[in-house]
Amino acid sequence: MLTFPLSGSSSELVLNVLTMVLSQGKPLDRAYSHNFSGLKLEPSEQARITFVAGDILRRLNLYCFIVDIEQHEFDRLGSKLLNGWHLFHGLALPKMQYSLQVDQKQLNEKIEAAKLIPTLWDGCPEWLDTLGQAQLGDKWPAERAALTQAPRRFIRVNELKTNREKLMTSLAKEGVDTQIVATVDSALEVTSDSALFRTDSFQKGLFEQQDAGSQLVAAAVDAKPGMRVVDACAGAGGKTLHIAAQMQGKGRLLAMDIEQWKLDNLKTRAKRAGAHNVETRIIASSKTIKRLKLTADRVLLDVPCSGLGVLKRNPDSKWRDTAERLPVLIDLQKQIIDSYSRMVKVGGMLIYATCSIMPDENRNQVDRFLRDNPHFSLIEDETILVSEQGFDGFYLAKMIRNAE
Ligand SMILES: C[S@@+](CC[C@H](N)C(=O)[O-])C[C@H]1O[C@@H](n2cnc3c(N)ncnc32)[C@H](O)[C@@H]1O
Repeated sequence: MLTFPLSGSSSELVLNVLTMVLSQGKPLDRAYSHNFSGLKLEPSEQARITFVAGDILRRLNLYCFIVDIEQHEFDRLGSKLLNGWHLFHGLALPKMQYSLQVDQKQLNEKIEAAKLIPTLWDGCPEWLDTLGQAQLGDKWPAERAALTQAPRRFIRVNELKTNREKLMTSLAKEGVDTQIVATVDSALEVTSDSALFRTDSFQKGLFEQQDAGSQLVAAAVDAKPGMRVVDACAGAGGKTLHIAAQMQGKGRLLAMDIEQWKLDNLKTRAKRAGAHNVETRIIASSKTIKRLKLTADRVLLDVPCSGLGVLKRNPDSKWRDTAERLPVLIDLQKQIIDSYSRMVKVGGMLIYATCSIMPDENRNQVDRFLRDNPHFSLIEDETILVSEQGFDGFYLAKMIRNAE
């Protein structure tokens, strides 16, 4: 949270980032990299900018409501919204070159009115509220409220190179404060506004930035040295690298995806991490999967999903997405689990995971798979709810293949 207002130049940056997201439809991370590139921002100032932009997007409809503007008017009236944001949080107004003023009395009346509308107070678009209610029932209001919070920063210690205590010490020497996350063995929470990627510890591959919930997913794979493991939707390898550390560099770890650029990115990260047993393979057709039939001790399917568990981090997506995307994703997840589960050998484990908290993408998908594939049985599953541990929301299910 801010204790003093943004400077004029930081306010301009927030407005530029939000205009790219809201008026040009760009993803938030791309808007940040575009606007920050070439600037020598102090890490603490960059943290303040990302906090404000992120918070505005997490509760965009609320902030628009209290200053009486429509979302599509942001490129013209953004300065009014930013002024309203400062007043809402009890801060003085930022000194912007041109800005539209807000009537404090009207703003206070609007805030009182908004407090009576929970969905508005929690920055929730209507489609998402309807979906959340239908999927999670009584649990939804707590999740909806938790998704308004700023994401915490977590890193995963790379056990191929160091351990948590040593990493804490080296980071402290570089001015990065961290604390142990008691419930996740591999995780540290970063408690200072430091620029992590500029540290020597990062360049040496001692850690990766990874949410603690995501670390619980890779931990569930429980890969052992010498095993044959497939991470079939590996992307840029967040979980692959964690699995490589579990395997202590021994055995075969195959990282697959349909996007070559992600696998290229993964190779760079694997090199930095010293994860030498990672092999990448593009999925060019169903033959790529068929060739691996009944071969793997572990298959991780971290499938494409709605991302509704990670909205704290990616709040822009809830203003772009609609409920119509969900059935399409559920169908894709069904195709992936039905086809890719063939790679698991008898006695091997299939781990299905999403970064969603919605049962239709999670337990309902797994139940349907188990009904259609009786040679698999469920070991356990877990939904990591955003409101419970303060991590991002994830789901994971561990299944075993009992027969061909
Ligand atoms: C949730 S992301 C994976 C994130 C990654 N496991 C990590 O921890 O960083 C899902 C990935 O599935 C990939 N994907 C989409 N369709 C696929 C398919 N049919 N087969 C394999 N991967 C697919 C996407 O390119 C994306 O990288």
